[in-house]
Amino acid sequence: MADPSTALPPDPDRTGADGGSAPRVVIIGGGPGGYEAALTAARTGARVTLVEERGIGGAAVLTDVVPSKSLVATADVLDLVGASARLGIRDAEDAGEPVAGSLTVDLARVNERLRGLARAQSEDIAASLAAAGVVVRPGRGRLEDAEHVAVLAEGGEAVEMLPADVVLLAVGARPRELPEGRPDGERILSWTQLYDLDELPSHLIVVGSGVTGAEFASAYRALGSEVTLVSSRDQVLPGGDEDAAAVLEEAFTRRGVTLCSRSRAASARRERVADGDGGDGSAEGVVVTLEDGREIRGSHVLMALGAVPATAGLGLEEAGVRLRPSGHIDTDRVSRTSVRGVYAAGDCTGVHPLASVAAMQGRIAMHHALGEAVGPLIHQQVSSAVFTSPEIAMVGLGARELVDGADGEVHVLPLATNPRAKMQGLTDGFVKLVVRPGSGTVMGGVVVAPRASELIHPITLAVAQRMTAEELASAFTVYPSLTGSIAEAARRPAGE
Ligand SMILES: Cc1cc2nc3c(=O)[nH]c(=O)nc-3n(C[C@H](O)[C@H](O)[C@H](O)COP(=O)(O)OP(=O)(O)OC[C@H]3O[C@@H](n4cnc5c(N)ncnc54)[C@H](O)[C@@H]3O)c2cc1C
Ligand SMILES: NC(=O)c1ccc[n+]([C@@H]2O[C@H](COP(=O)([O-])OP(=O)(O)OC[C@H]3O[C@@H](n4cnc5c(N)ncnc54)[C@H](O)[C@@H]3O)[C@@H](O)[C@H]2O)c1
Repeated sequence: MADPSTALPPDPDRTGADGGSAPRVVIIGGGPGGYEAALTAARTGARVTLVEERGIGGAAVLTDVVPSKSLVATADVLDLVGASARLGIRDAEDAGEPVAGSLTVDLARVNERLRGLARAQSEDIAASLAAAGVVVRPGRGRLEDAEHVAVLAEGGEAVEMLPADVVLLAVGARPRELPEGRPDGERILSWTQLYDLDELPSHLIVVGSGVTGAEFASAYRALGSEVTLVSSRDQVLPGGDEDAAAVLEEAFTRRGVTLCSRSRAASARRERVADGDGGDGSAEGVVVTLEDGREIRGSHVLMALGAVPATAGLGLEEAGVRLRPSGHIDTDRVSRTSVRGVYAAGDCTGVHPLASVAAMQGRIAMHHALGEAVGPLIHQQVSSAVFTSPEIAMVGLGARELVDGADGEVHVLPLATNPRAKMQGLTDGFVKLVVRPGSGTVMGGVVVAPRASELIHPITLAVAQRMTAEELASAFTVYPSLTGSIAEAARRPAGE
């Protein structure tokens, strides 16, 4: 039976032909939430228009996921070199131990590559949208009411009014700023401005130790910058798995990252400092002042203070779309807002700010709106990774939720016991599984290891398919392999 709450009833005759009964879908925002929804709706036969003001692919492709993970790929190579001495590798010139510091990066070249990859990905997505018949309107979208979206030109004047049967808001978020330390794109930087640097910062201060701060601190240290990480909490990656954060902190300290915990930045400013290099006697630097008055000096500062939803000035309140106090759009698990026919997906909803989740929310929204069969977003099945060295990946219920009162058993296996890890000279990391007592169902897991982002998938499948630990342990793993530790952890009695 049709779900009476969908924006449109299912239409078996929907053909996707231009005229007739094909519903009109208008999407504001061309990031993963918006473009995945556009492709889904077009394939379902709707007439789709996507309004995007900056570039197809959104922040995910242009400034966030694609460039940052491409930067991490360069950093990974330097990390491998730094750890290769224990595998018997020596410098060809002097037979000394190879150190990452003996190599250097051409940051201008690295950044050129990252920007090129982002551009190419954006063009690929634009081509897919065009092939699917999605019409892209460059400009700023504003919701006029539940059935109309205005396209605004740069000056703010409406240049077009798009009628809609269904609207999807997928406008994303932008970097949070410190009022007394606004990014200037040169020394005080948001993460979107890092890719214009031509020279490696000699000393990068990273303010904020969430996922963004931890990833850039890890990457820039590997590239050769001195790095100071300013964390407002006791541990890095607050809110995540504490054991994983402890491994990362240890790795940071060993690699020479200076950690300032329980330190909140109040302001950041530029200053001229003596450089003693025989030039004019001074060079540019930055000073970060903490709330307790301490000052930290470096060459550059990266502000990684989180993000704010880009929902202001979109006409949402006027159209009756309910916002939460944080400014995020209030949605349910099938991406509906408080206004019938208006859906929202991605970072603007504040539901797991991940590209994968944005895309899933967008697809769910379109299936629901167009009367297709759809299941809601299942939070416990979301997997994610922190691309530091080592990587941290997680899915479902973690140990923190257990501490907070959920019922479960924890199985942990240090990576150091794994034969492949020994062969590769790996010592940091572990596999952790959380299993429901009695039934033995896998409820979640954490992997801390190189390429943990790839290793988490068997645990994600186990969670999604409600497999027991015994079932997870019974499948063959390659010998020797790091995934062997996942099966081994599933085999182990809890707490051992
Ligand atoms: C440094 C960093 C690294 C990350 N790495 C990962 C990762 O490895 N994996 C992962 O899953 N997630 C990662 N994320 C999170 C990921 O980037 C976001 O979750 C994702 O971008 C959300 O997609 P979205 O579609 O909601 O928004 P966005 O990608 O932000 O796209 C929104 C689009 O809407 C447009 N827009 C906004 N307002 C309007 C308007 N009024 N009219 C027209 N257009 C408008 C914007 O120009 C933008 O293009 C990372 C985030 C950061 C900051
Ligand atoms: N690999 C990935 O998938 C990836 C990478 C980056 C970001 N993300 C997504 O983006 C989301 C946001 O991550 P984020 O790290 O950008 O933001 P966040 O909100 O998780 O972390 C920001 C941190 O900055 C701290 N902070 C705020 N003001 C401060 C101040 N004045 N001084 C010192 N610290 C201060 C906060 O306490 C917080 O710990 C993540 O939850 C994640 O979903 C994902």
